[in-house]
Amino acid sequence: MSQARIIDGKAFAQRLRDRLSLQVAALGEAHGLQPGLAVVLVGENPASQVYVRNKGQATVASGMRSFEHRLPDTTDQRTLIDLVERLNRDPAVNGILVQLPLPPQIDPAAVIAAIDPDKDVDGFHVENAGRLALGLPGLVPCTPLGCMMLLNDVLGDDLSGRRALVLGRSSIVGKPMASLLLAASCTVTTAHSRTRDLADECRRADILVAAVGRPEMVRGDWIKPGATVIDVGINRVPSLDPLAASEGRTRLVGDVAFAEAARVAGAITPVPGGVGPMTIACLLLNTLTATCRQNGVTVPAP
Ligand SMILES: Nc1nc2c(c(=O)[nH]1)N[C@@H](CN(C=O)c1ccc(C(=O)N[C@@H](CCC(=O)O)C(=O)O)cc1)CN2
Ligand SMILES: [Mg+2]
Repeated sequence: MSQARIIDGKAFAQRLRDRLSLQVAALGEAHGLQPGLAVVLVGENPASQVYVRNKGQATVASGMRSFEHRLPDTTDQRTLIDLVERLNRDPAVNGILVQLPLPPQIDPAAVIAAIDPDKDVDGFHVENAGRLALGLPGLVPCTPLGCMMLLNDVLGDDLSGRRALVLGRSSIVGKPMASLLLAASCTVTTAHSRTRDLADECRRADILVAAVGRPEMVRGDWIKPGATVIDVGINRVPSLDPLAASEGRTRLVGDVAFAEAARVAGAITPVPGGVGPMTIACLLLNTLTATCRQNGVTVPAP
């Protein structure tokens, strides 16, 4: 039985970050500009703390300026929006990101709406979401952008006519992913918790993007032989070793049962080391893009 090509998102992301570092240096030399990214974290969610730290380190490593703002768990919405509005006005800040999830007293939609769309490097603002839906230039959410880059690397630039199934309809991944695949002339289906005959829908897909947040939900026999599988899920489940599990140790799995799927797929992203690292690399890409656009400088090709 053949084994799928494992898509090394970590290595791809590192190569992208290396290219971006060169482009950041060139932007400094040619135009005296240094991109700045502000990351705002509210509360002490352990996973969010890791992601925010990684984003700050990646930003500095690329030659950009990093501004970290950590606010207590009890922060109210007005205080957070005041900070966002200050960052909107700060000329040293080209990109603004508010780490999600936010504590329950804060409405994420209200906070995202307060971000200047030109600095919205997460691509979550309605203006950027609308631009993507209409096929207009804007800032594209980092995870779907990273998934598209991996797909183009595996399958080439022409995805036209391929059947793509996106499992999940979140505003952060599922919906923008479907828009990007449609813009690439795929035949796109969006499936979700209410979809009937989900396994059959998946079996028709040449490209399967799983973003439901349900550990190992997609089984090997749901996959069309030779399909390209992109697993966006990051789920912590108990360790396989019962003793370790009893001590609370966990392991990371995707939304796809990897070993089963890898026996059927043509190519597949692992978890960890697949889509996750692309999210941070694409955040840097968006920050460079935003800086160039804000200053009337041609955006370099990634
Ligand atoms: N404002 C935002 N909030 C959140 C986003 C986002 O894009 N913008 N996405 C996720 C979290 N996230 C970035 O913020 C993120 C998640 C995972 C990874 C990653 O590299 N994962 C690794 C494994 C990491 C681990 O061991 O836990 C991998 O998949 O290899 C990067 C970024 C929700 N919030
Ligand atoms: Mg504007």
